[in-house]
Amino acid sequence: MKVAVIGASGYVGAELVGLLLQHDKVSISHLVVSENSTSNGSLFSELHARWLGICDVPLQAFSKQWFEAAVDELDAVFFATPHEFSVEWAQAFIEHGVQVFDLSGGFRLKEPADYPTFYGFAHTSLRALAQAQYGLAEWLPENFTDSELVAVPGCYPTASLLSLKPVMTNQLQLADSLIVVNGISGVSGAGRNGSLATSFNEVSLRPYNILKHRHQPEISQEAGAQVIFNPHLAPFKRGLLATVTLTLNANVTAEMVDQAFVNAYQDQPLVRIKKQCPQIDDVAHTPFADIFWQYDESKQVLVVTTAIDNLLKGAASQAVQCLNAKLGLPLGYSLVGQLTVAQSTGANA
Ligand SMILES: NC(=O)C1=CN([C@@H]2O[C@H](COP(=O)(O)OP(=O)(O)OC[C@H]3O[C@@H](n4cnc5c(N)ncnc54)[C@H](OP(=O)(O)O)[C@@H]3O)[C@@H](O)[C@H]2O)C=CC1
Ligand SMILES: CC(=O)N[C@@H](CCC(=O)OP(=O)(O)O)C(=O)O
Repeated sequence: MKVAVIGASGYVGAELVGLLLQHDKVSISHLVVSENSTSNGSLFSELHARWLGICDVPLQAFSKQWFEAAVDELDAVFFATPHEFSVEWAQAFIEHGVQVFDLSGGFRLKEPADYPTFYGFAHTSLRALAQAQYGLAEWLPENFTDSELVAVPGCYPTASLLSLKPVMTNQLQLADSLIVVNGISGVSGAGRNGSLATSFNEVSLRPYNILKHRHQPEISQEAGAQVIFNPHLAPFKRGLLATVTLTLNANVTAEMVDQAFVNAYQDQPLVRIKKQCPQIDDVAHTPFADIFWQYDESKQVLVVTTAIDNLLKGAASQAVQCLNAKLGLPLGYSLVGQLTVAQSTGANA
């Protein structure tokens, strides 16, 4: 499969390139950056030094001319770009028979009217939006392989939904009761192009975008119930943890809760059921999600915590899982047993 990665100078794009280099069914044809990128012409390994001697390939600038010259040789394209770029270009690739994996939020919400509210722009690619399929890897829809456009889930939604799905699909939640999701992300969640708010000396653990974060409608949509989502930014580079609190139906026992989670994940190699609360250091630089739940049967309160690496399970390695599903390969193909090594790029601890 010949693929291009657009956004290869960014944090997610770099992780994705690293994973695709390890994937023996994939050949990377183009590493692409924005039209006016300061990285245009630089070697991938000059920007992301851990790939020195492994991927010394020049980055190319995206343009209409680049698109016309490259599109017919591609089987798939990965967008690790701003949402607006994905919205503008996905349909054009689809029309040339190129499978699109979009790691931005451009195609995750099914309701176009939510885009102005949560993303700040009106969606202009409604045909593509209508056919996009949500790629939460362990919960793919039966017809997943039909779509030419995969909306790879957001980082907070990935951790939140892995916690919520076993509960919601087994209808264990008390109808209309409050669901609260507290998420904490490291600073690489904000991307490579720094701002004062995400500079090292400025970041202290604090909530942000309360009641208006774009992942609130995404989590609610895929959980099938409205959630309150409280994101927090924390002073570490990588990793994300979501703790979900719900009230369950009066008849739900601890055994029923255990069964729901075990049934969902016992055969999923990239979701690890823990015997104690997960922690970010155990999943950073890995494609795993670590999950743990505690249920107080007397109060019917369930608390579920999931930890992931925001750039991997929250983005790049989940995109590879989606690619594997499309190719009919096991979800963990090329991922399990070949973990990325913490080294020298800016996002690495
Ligand atoms: N960081 C995270 O934890 C996660 C991020 N995501 C999503 O993945 C995407 C990338 O995020 P991240 O890697 O953090 O962001 P970065 O800012 O680190 O990287 C963005 C990349 O997109 C490129 N780019 C910017 N504008 C354009 C354009 N107009 N045309 C083509 N390429 C463009 C940039 O190129 P250059 O700067 O060289 O011009 C860069 O390579 C975003 O949509 C983000 O929401 C998803 C899940 C988790
Ligand atoms: C810490 C931080 O800023 N995180 C980002 C979320 C990560 C991201 O890029 O969002 P997607 O998963 O939707 O692509 C934010 O809150 O906007």
